[in-house]
Amino acid sequence: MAAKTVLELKHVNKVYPNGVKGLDDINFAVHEGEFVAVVGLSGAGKSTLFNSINRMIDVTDGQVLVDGEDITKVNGKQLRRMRRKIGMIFQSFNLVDRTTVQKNVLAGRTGYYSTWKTLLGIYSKEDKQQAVAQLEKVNMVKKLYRRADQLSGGQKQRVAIARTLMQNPTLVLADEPVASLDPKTSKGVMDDLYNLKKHEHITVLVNLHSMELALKYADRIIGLRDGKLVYNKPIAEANEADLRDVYEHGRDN
Ligand SMILES: Nc1ncnc2c1ncn2[C@@H]1O[C@H](COP(=O)(O)OP(=O)(O)OP(=O)(O)O)[C@@H](O)[C@H]1O
Repeated sequence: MAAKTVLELKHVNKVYPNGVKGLDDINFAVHEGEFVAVVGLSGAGKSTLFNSINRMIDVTDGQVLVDGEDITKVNGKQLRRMRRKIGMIFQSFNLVDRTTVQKNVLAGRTGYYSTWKTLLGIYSKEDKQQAVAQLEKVNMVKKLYRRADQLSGGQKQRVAIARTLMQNPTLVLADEPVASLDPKTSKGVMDDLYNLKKHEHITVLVNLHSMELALKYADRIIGLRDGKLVYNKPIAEANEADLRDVYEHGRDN
């Protein structure tokens, strides 16, 4: 049986108000449980792509189908419901520094609670148990009551992964997740991200600057250049000459 399509972009264009084409007729599909690396020079359109998928920005035209539903067409409650399916991991971790690991992880459930419960920090016993279970997966349960600002970069990113798991996502978008980490810590975080695919069967799209990491972890590599999709191949077919081409002749930023 063919794997389910979790994400599909059809003729997606994003033209910024200044006329720059952030995305230029992008078409591709990602299947359940795939680990896809998105590569390209600075300015190629990687962030624009990620921001279009979770609707942080509105595309100019085209369809962005998440689990078959077009996220560009929904608003309000429906958009919140769709966003719950999409976990986000950022280069800067986006934790609340002055609060505990436990509270940061529980914040992953925010999309499931009413605003007042979130504001008061009222979480169910089940969710507290869940938080511990997710932290176990990234080997961080010992730091449950530690303040986030006392953690190293790698530990922060692991907590961010646990927070994302609380959402029960089908798709995780990791936007340069290891760009501010040293090589050894990067490997640990990449292993944790890879485990989302391996053990949780979550589809992962990761924007990477390092071609070495892309080749090591990805099932498939997508390459962008000047807002265009110029590369889309399974890792077994990836060859150095094609990949080098992705990095050549980009627009000046
Ligand atoms: N808000 C904006 N207004 C105008 N142009 C923008 C805006 N955001 C991005 N761009 C332009 O769109 C193009 C794609 O940018 P984007 O940030 O998506 O690239 P990127 O591949 O993520 O780069 P980086 O690796 O440096 O983050 C670039 O030419 C950029 O200057």
